[in-house]
Amino acid sequence: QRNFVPLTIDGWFCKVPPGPVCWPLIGARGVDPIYSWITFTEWAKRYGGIFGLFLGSEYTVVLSDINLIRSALSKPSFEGRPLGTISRSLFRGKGLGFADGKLYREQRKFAVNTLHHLAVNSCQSDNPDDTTGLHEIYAALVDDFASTNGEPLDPMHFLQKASVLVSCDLAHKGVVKPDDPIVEDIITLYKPLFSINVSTGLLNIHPWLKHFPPYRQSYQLMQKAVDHGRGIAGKLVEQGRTLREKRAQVNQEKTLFDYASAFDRKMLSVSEEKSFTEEQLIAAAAELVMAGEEDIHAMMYWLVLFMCMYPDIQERAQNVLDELVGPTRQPSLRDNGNLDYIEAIVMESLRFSNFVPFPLPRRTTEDVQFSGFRIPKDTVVITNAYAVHFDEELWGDPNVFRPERFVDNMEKFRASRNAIAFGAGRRVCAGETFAKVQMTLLLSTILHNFTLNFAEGTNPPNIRQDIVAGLGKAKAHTINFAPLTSTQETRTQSRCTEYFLQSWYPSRTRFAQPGVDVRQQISEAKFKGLHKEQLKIM
Ligand code: HEM
Repeated sequence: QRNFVPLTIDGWFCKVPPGPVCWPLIGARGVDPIYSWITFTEWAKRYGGIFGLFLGSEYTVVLSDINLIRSALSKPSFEGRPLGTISRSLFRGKGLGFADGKLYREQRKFAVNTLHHLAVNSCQSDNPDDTTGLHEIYAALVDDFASTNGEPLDPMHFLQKASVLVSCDLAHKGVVKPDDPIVEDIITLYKPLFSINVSTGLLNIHPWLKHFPPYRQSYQLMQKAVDHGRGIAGKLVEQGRTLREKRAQVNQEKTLFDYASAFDRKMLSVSEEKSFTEEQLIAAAAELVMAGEEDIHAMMYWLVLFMCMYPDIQERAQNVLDELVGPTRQPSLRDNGNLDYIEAIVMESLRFSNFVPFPLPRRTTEDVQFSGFRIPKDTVVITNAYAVHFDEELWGDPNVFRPERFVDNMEKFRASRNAIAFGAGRRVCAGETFAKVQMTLLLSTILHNFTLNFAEGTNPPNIRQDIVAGLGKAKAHTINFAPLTSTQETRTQSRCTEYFLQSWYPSRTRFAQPGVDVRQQISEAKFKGLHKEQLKIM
């Protein structure tokens, strides 16, 4: 609190950004404990696109203007992460998202290059024998939904499973299979962590609360989750190494390439960079799986809800898939880059759901002169993405769900500099490309096989109120996943059936007898303990 008096006085003379009256230790009063982004948006109207306040004893600057946000976040002096927060103490400065200084800079460069390469590279191969295993994961998702036989369900668990699998595929390729019990472990693991709001949550504003009940228990649970997650990552790293060795022994040509193996190679190379250690590998791998699992499934849930809320948009997306993919195959990595309308739905959903009201907070690493104000070293910097994503001047009709705003006249995807769900500038989300590719393909897979609608008696979400703390998560809903059938004009055959044939039985003509319930055949085969290979020769 040593800065409280001088900064308050500087505030009166407009040397630091203006802002609300603050009190020692407590900071600003009147911040909504759940919907703090709404309070900050109101205050931005009063004090401007940049204002300052104390949150607890932490001096904080809030940016709500897109030009100021883009300009600040691209400066090296804004690239730190806050020092005293819970997240920082939980992750102990290792990994990526909450690391700082030299370790962060070395790791960031490696992470961005590797993750981009992995996301783009995996898009170039679409061979069913390919070790990426992604086609198997999409197949398992359709399998899961189809197994409900059209009964309404809360899709959360299936989406979580798919998200864990795609994230493990990125970090530890080929190691975790859809029926691996570790999938369930990971799903339950990170729940406690994502119940906190890392920008304005009480525990982050007053980290000392972690020593007192009931916060002590939540803190301990979170610490346990991080440690357990790293324990799992350690095992998966080892299993990945064993798998690669085995493949090398049988001369399998394709090397498995994933984050962990790229990191291993980096550790072996002679390098000045000292942060490439086993401990950092495990921390980073655990974080990638955590980020992937949580972010992707939570966003997929919103995507499913929006498809139920806007059936016209759902139908347009299905028509696009009919045209691009057609009824005889499933969407796959080779379609990436052509699914412009689906990508637009993903981007509009990220905006409209207020999924990330505040991208992760930053910290100034030195005294900065910015937009006419002095911002002292170690100031916490929060960007109010909600204010930007619902700014009428930027979007015209921000309260309307309209994916078309992300496509141009030629129906091609059009990025917007006002969309900042992945953050911006120097620490923009390292998994952005991967996340977009995966969400686009997972949504395409679902829409290519099912029509979604709310189950009877289920109300659509109230976007502004139904958001649960932490990431902008949606509340649970019950949804019908109706398999697309031959009764629909453009579809000659049930896509579910197509899917099963394709994934379980590549030379599918042998099974494709009209009127035969292939799903039943396959479940019977599974019941009898037959494997895919045996099915092939049946
Ligand atoms: C819906 C999906 C996702 C959203 C909306 C999202 C959003 C974000 C945001 C807002 C940040 C902070 C950026 C900043 O400080 O400016 C971030 C950081 C990060 N994200 Fe994501 N993310 C998503 C998925 C993923 C996935 C799938 C991965 C990993 C595979 C990932 C890995 C990371 C990492 C490593 C950072 C830390 C970057 C750094 O501090 O340098 N994210 N993400």
